[in-house]
Amino acid sequence: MATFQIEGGRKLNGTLEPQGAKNEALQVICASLLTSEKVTISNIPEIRDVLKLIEVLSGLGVKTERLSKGEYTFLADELNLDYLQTEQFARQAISLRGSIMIVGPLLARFGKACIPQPGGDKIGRRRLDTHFVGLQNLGASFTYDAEKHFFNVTANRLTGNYMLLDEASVTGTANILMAAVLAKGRTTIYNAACEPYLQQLSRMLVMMGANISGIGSNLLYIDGVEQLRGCNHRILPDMIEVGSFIGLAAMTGSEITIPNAGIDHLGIIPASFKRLGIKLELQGDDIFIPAQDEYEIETFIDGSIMTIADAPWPGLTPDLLSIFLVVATQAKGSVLIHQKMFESRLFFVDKLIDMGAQIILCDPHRATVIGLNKKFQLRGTTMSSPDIRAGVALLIAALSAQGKSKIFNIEQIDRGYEKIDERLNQVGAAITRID
Ligand SMILES: CC(=O)N[C@H]1[C@@H](OP(=O)(O)OP(=O)(O)OC[C@H]2O[C@@H](n3ccc(=O)[nH]c3=O)[C@H](O)[C@@H]2O)O[C@H](CO)[C@@H](O)[C@@H]1O
Ligand SMILES: C=C(OP(=O)(O)O)C(=O)O
Repeated sequence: MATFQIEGGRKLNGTLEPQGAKNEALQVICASLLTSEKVTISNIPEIRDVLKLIEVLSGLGVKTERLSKGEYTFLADELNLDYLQTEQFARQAISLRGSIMIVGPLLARFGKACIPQPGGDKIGRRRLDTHFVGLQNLGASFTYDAEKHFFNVTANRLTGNYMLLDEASVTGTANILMAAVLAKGRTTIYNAACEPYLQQLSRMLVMMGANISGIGSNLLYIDGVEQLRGCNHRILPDMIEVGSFIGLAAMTGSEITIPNAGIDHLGIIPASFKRLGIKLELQGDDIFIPAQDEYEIETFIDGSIMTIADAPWPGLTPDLLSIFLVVATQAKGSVLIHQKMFESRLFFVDKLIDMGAQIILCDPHRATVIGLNKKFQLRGTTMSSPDIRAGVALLIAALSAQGKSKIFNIEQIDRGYEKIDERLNQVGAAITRID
């Protein structure tokens, strides 16, 4: 288990460029399975989850070439589907949530797919009903092997259909969409997730020859085609990393510029930070965060306590709530953080309370934060990273704290943030990685 040792209390200064988006990378790399032609993808973040997914594809026989940092080609002309029956596949696929998105493309192109219950963060129940009910709606037969925890789907030829998803699942929508592009006839997906990375996936599929309309909305129409061709695709900046850097700057009172932040694709993220009183200047596609000695949380118009809550896009992404929570601990004022989507994502607040933060965990979904207004610095401590975003929230807390901290299990952070220690050290942080 690798560890970060952090010397807290330093002000940072400089430029932090966001990496390519993890969750888009996982979708579009899976989409390369839909064609026998070469697909080139750039701005791929070289993080644990993405590299593991590339290993899964290589195991399946996809010819993968790294042209330069973050730029890869994928050629899925000859696949070995027997690999799906191997122990190695089960081990690899289980280690990340994103592997679930090989199912739609494999089913559409080869008529069968299987996947073990995928892993990812331990942040609550992560059901897959939306995925498999959607694929069944396209005519697939589905079985679940409860002993091996394996999901299996088969189909001769998928057929378009109307479906109303039971929830706007991000990876579920991606899977159904990737299956529908090669189905016979028209598929209509209502209550589709429509976050920017799904819009990117849709645009990539259109470039490959798919017929999709309604992109960016929750009502997608897909007219199936016989086959798809290769394409070139560039991944957007990672909005969760952009949000993490904004939180880091505010909490440590640092002056940070985030160049090429993909501002047009951030939705209500900047406005939500502004509601915590954090100053942001949007300069072209760059975000400038000035050094701030204090930031004051707004109240609602009627004077009641602010709530920051997640919701499906264009609502606030759940992946940033841990960052909002940690930043609020040093704000002036109080806020209710309401994590509606996941049920075990707020338990890391215990560690922040140990560090001196004033937080009441009301229930697994809600925490009230009473900001310290930078009157007291948090105290450094020893902790373990429970999931990718809580891990980064704890890293931000440690960087702002007085004294030394240790964070164990930083593999969780490495899942989604590329060389975060090296990049933060370049702007003045003091983080040592101990492998
Ligand atoms: C690899 C990947 O892309 N992972 C992202 C993806 O996961 P993933 O696609 O697994 O997440 P889903 O969108 O399926 O659902 C996330 C959670 O939200 C709940 N839910 C979902 C939709 C809804 O309308 N109501 C509702 O309550 C689900 O029951 C589940 O507990 O989307 C999540 C939600 O943005 C993000 O946290 C993950 O980082
Ligand atoms: C929950 C996340 O990831 P995953 O879905 O891959 O577990 C995340 O990126 O915050």
